[in-house]
Amino acid sequence: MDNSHLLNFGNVTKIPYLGFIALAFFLYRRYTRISVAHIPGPEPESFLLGNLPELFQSQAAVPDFKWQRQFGDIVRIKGALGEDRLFVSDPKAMQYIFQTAGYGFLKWPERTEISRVLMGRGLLWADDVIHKRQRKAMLPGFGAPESKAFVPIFRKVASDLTAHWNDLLASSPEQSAELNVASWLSRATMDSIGEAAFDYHFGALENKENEFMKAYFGLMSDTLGQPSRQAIFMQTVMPVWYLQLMSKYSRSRRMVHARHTARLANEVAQALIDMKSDALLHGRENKDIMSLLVKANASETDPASRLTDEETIAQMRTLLLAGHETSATTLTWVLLELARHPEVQSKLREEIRATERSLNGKDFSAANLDSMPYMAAVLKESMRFHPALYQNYRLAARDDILPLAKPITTTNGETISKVPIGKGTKLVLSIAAYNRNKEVFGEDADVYNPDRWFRTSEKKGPTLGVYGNLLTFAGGVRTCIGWRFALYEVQSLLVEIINNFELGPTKDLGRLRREACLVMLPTLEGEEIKGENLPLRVSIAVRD
Ligand code: HEM
Repeated sequence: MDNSHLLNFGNVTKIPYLGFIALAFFLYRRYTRISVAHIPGPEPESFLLGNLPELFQSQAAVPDFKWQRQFGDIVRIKGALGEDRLFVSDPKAMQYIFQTAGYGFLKWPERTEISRVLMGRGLLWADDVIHKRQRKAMLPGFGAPESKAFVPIFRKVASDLTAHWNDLLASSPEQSAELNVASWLSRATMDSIGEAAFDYHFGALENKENEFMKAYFGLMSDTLGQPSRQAIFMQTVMPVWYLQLMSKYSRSRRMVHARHTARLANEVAQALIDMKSDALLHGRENKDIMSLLVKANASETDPASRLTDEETIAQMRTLLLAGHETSATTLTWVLLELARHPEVQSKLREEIRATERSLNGKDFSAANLDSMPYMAAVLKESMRFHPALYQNYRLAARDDILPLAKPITTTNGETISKVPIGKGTKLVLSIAAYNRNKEVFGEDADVYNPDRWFRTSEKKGPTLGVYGNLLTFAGGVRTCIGWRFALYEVQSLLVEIINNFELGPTKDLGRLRREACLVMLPTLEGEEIKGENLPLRVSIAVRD
């Protein structure tokens, strides 16, 4: 094909006109869109970057609580180049976005690009009809019976962890040591997801130097933690194809780490899928999540509903990351609160030991885990206070109207209980701020107190999440698919740890950071690059 016409002088002179038309179109879209400029909000730090540096460079949820305190549950913040965005924690607006509107709010393209790089085109990347199809294919592995059936696997991993800690303490003075519990939990949940989701033994607890574990450890903080202003700007204003080019060719440390992990994960996922397809062919039934997926996919009669090979691999990578880092992080924050609140820790230990005595030597089953009210209260309170995923990012797929639980006064002095928004408006949904809403969780929502879950008088607000009316597992069509799996996994580990060990604070906790890298990871000031770190004093828990 002759492309010389593209270079001729006549076309070059047209470039300024094309640029002008593009700019005019951009401005037309910007200024004819329904405006949210009258919603009160913080001053932007600059026209170029708006409030984005504070949003993305602060520790997790710090701006969320500040803006919620200053402006309430719906706040106008500025994106790049003067763009208006909304920061939302209002319960009714959240209910509308997560549940009522279905796929009316899609993910930000620049954030789905991050998901694609880390996990491929799987559930966390997909939107709308593709998401619906993928989710249907994935669901068979995540029902209540399937999740309950994994409890023996989780308990085995928990007892492996205990054995490792017992060995370490046996050789420590006074049988007590300072351990980075975040690292141990990350390895334990990697082993759990390996066995339950893939019937595969990663051996992460046995061997920290395991190549796979080395690639995953610190992946989130290294690739997403503390982004530079330049990175924030480029990610916000550049088109997705540019971000795709960067993720493919950039030689930055972050991208090299992400690509290395992706390559390893692809290889392992492909090998596992081959094994599972072979097992299916030879009539061998496995109950792990991927075997259920491969089986359901093979028996899907409508080819348009099937997952492609690329999508199946992406689901495995999604489960690896979404299913391991979130559970580990959640449990890490639970242990921090127990170390800070010895009275809560003792009460929980009493409940666990009373349940254990009633089992006459048998191990905890799913039903036993479900039967401990104080355990449930500690988990709900910890997940309310420290949601592992503290924000979600959505954009309006059409012009829409957000209903509010609490009316607000606009900068024009008008009181409104509905906010019209234009198609394309970007929203930051603050799970962390919603979880501290005083109307829903009580006047003392800023205080860690598991006993709140035994109060009967509290107003609960609109029905939202799947667990305790929290948004920690998100909600609606994008509710965390692994929420039951996660609860049994976290409880299995928590029972074992608190039954056997006493946890206390260390002086390094003074340097603790909540690293904002999609997940809210604990790191230490000055050592962020080393990855997750929660140093706690671990001792043998005395038995009567
Ligand atoms: C306590 C631990 C966990 C928390 C706090 C958590 C939280 C969340 C949240 C907030 C979302 C919505 C994200 C979004 O839409 O951008 C999500 C989605 C997801 N989670 Fe979890 N998760 C946890 C554990 C797990 C586990 C153990 C698995 C798998 C075994 C898992 C797999 C997924 C998947 C595949 C999605 C995407 C669902 C979809 O878009 O349809 N998660 N999770």
